[in-house]
Amino acid sequence: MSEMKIKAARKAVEYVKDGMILGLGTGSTTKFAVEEIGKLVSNGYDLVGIPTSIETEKQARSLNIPLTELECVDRIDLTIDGADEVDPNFNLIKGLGGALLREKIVAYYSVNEIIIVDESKIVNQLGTRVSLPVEVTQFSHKKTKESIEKLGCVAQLRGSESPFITDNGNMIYDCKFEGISDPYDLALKLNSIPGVVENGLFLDLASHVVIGTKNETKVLEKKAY
Ligand SMILES: O=C(CO)[C@H](O)[C@H](O)COP(=O)(O)O
Repeated sequence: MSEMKIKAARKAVEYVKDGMILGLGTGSTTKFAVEEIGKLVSNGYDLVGIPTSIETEKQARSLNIPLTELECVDRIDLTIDGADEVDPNFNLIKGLGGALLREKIVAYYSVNEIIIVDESKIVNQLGTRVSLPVEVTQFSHKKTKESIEKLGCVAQLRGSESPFITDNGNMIYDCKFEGISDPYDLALKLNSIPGVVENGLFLDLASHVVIGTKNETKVLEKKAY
């Protein structure tokens, strides 16, 4: 499995050019990409990163990758990030690693968003392999859960002994739908519930998907319409 992740990460980093501002995603696959970006920096590339989590920030600092904040730049040239599900329209579920809010903000401001996955993440319909992570405020989260469940899922608070708290001080509900037939409609409905901060549906944000398989690394590029 690691081999497939490494292959996908290395292929994505081939898109990094000297002088770029890079969004640095979060997760076990992206970790390999950040490692490769660190090597480019050691080799003299002038790169600046914007991390999507405290975990990635720590890794980037340990590799001496120069960092900045989103407010300090006009655009992000390229973001490399992982995903939990990828559908045939390049729509995604993200957030099993808990960084969905910052990841979505960074993706929104990125000219290109390359998603790196192993083949197990490819699905025909979102919501069939994993639950959908939804970040909610701590305040009145049980009420928020009730409203989320009215949309047709079972919502489970993340964290076994104590709740998982995100880098933004919020909680996450993992919402099990039996497949998501209209992700656009669901994303709108979720984000209109007070207390929902963001949902893990990443719609029309990925420009490329790099899939590591046992035998090859496939690069899919979304065509502009
Ligand atoms: O969305 C994410 C974190 O919020 C991750 O990108 C996603 O969970 C994939 O992680 P991994 O590469 O470890 O499978």
